Amino acid sequence: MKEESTGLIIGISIDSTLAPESPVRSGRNGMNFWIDGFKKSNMVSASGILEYSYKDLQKATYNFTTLIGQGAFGLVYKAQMSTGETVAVKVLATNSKQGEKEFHTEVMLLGRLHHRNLVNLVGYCAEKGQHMLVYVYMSKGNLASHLYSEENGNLGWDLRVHIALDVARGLEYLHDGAVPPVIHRDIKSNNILLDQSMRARVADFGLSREEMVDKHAAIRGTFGYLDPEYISSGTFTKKSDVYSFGVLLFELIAGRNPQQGLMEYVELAAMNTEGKVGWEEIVDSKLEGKCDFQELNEVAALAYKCINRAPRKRPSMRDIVQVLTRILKARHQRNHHHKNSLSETADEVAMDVDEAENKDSVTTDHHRRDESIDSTTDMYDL
Ligand SMILES: Nc1ncnc2c1ncn2[C@@H]1O[C@H](COP(=O)(O)OP(=O)(O)OP(=O)(O)O)[C@@H](O)[C@H]1O
Repeated sequence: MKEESTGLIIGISIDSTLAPESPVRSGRNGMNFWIDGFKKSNMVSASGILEYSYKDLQKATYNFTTLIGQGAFGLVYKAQMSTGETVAVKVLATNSKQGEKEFHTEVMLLGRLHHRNLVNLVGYCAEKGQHMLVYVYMSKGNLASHLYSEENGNLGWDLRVHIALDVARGLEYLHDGAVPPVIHRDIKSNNILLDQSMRARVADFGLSREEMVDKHAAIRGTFGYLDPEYISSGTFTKKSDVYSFGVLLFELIAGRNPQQGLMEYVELAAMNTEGKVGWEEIVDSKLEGKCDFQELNEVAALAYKCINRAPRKRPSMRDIVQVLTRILKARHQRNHHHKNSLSETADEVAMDVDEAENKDSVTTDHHRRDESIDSTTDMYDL
């Protein structure tokens, strides 16, 4: 990693919710331990992070030929381990000035963070002058590729709200669950990865640091997502992550890249909406006619609060999780209610038919009854 060692003593993660893809399982006392046939040459550290050998990773990546991505910190490869498990290996750029000790400290810091909505670190390798980080593999890639590439198909509105809640939960854990708290510092659609069932996790803690350690670092982050307050004051806080999350919400709504004028577009729309209703005009054209406007306005109103110029007026990640949960619960209830009312309608139709049958001759009316039943069955499928 590029950053300097923080020299902190490692704590044990307080949330050990682990992914099915992860090779570690949570132990009874909150410590993690390894299961199932990992190689004896691989060492387990106190926080449950596995030390992989260079040879194993070289083999698992077919001599580093399985490239899946590239970021500011280096190249990312897909690796098929001999245990049958698939992981992602990030090979850190060799121009990093970080020494062995600092790298180990960094790994321990990252390794204690475990949550179902984080791309958890599962291992590392420090051999042959190389530093590598091994992560849970996210088979559906990053969110940006789904929002902007035609070949990945369309991300529906319902899924976009679920993704927003997943990300919010990951961030809430970093801000309020991790001890000491962690600020991500680079929330963007490239850093949101999706698993096989399209559940989202927050990735890339390369820029994350404990709040107390790194309050006044040089400006970093990604243009388009950066909190203007951070740019002017140089101080990055949890509320700066909230700002970036607000931008991400607008990106989900509008399907526009924040690095290509998304926020100007949002500010223009906000003049008409006063931040509350009427956000339909910015909706992603791929969602037109397929999106619940009430939900859209609620999510956009939340996003608008997140990007408030005054950090203290922005909600906390905990508040955000609550709002998004409420929106999804209301959706669930509406769907449930809709289904129930459809089945009531179906019952009423059936009763009407019964009554009609009683009046009419049974033999002549069979055909009509079948039609009625078929049409009510269709209603269930709506
Ligand atoms: N755990 C993973 N599973 C699957 N793909 C991954 C994983 N980690 C990274 N990738 C892929 O590699 C790409 C590059 O990741 P990386 O985190 O190095 O950089 P980035 O987040 O895109 O950019 P930056 O480092 O500038 O923030 C990701 O966008 C993603 O497509």
